[in-house]
Amino acid sequence: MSLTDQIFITMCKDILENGTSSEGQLVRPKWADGTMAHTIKKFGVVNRYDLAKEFPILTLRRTNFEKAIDEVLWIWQKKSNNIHDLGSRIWDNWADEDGSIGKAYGYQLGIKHQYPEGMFDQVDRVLYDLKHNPYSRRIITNIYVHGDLSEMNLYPCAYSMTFNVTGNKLNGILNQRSNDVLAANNWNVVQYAVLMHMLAQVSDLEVGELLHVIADAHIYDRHVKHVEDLMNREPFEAPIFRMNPDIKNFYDFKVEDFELIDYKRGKQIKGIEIAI
Ligand SMILES: Nc1nc(=O)c2c([nH]1)NC[C@@H]1CN(c3ccc(C(=O)N[C@@H](CCC(=O)O)C(=O)O)cc3)CN21
Ligand SMILES: O=c1ccn([C@H]2C[C@H](O)[C@@H](COP(=O)(O)O)O2)c(=O)[nH]1
Repeated sequence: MSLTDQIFITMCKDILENGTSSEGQLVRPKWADGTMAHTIKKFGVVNRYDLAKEFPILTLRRTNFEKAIDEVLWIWQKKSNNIHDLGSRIWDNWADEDGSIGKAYGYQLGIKHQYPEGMFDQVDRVLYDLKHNPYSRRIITNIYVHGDLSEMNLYPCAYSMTFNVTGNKLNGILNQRSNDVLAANNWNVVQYAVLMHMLAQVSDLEVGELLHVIADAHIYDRHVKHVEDLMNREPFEAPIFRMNPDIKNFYDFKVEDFELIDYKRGKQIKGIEIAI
């Protein structure tokens, strides 16, 4: 079985057996029918993926690799906050009539800031540092900007990356304040694993580890039965990840430049509801 499936099953078991339920508390998210969307959660989940060993995609069910990559490119490469630039409908519920999700995600990564070397946005600053000061301990992005929260339709969940080069390996820490384990845990891991592969390739580095630090890792009440189904499945070996080796400019990557060879996985679960 893949290490990623093991990590996922261990995390879900821990949440279901040792987690805390929000029943009886006032919670923000709702189901589409207006019912409060309660969760069972664990505080402080840390998962470690060695990207040099395995591409961390779940085999228990399919993670939509193409749509996940499309979203991470929307945020990190297009630096867009408009759903019209996104190839899926996953953000429709949080967009306004013009398609904007407010000053979140891509908007924040695209804002230019003054540094001693000149003006950079957060992504270009990372690219610059990985080339010019790879051993810096200051290579961090952060999109949880308090001054702009009032203009975000949903506060950023995966809000910060810390990059750290050790030898010739690029490691990263993804900080996430809140994670919907069924819908987006592996989705977010796949996205940031791909981002690490992209950044390593254009910076002449090898991929190392991705640490996923989650403050509130939760399973929604209407997802428990699906998670139990997944935990009882037989996982497969991880697929092989391939990326177009000719691309040396971060902004040239397209969804088609990434592929999975031999992605075996369990059957998809139909009709997963998303709390709004
Ligand atoms: N409650 C909640 N959970 C989330 O994961 C989430 C939000 N809200 N709000 C904003 C974004 C939108 N994200 C989403 C939304 C939907 C899917 C989703 O429908 N996933 C399907 C697969 C999609 C497909 O194959 O097309 C799934 O089966 O998990 C994934 C991420 C992540 N975020
Ligand atoms: O990339 C993402 C975006 C969103 N989520 C989930 C985590 C929560 O279930 C909701 C957001 O609700 P809050 O009340 O603002 O925490 O969206 C995710 O897992 N990954």
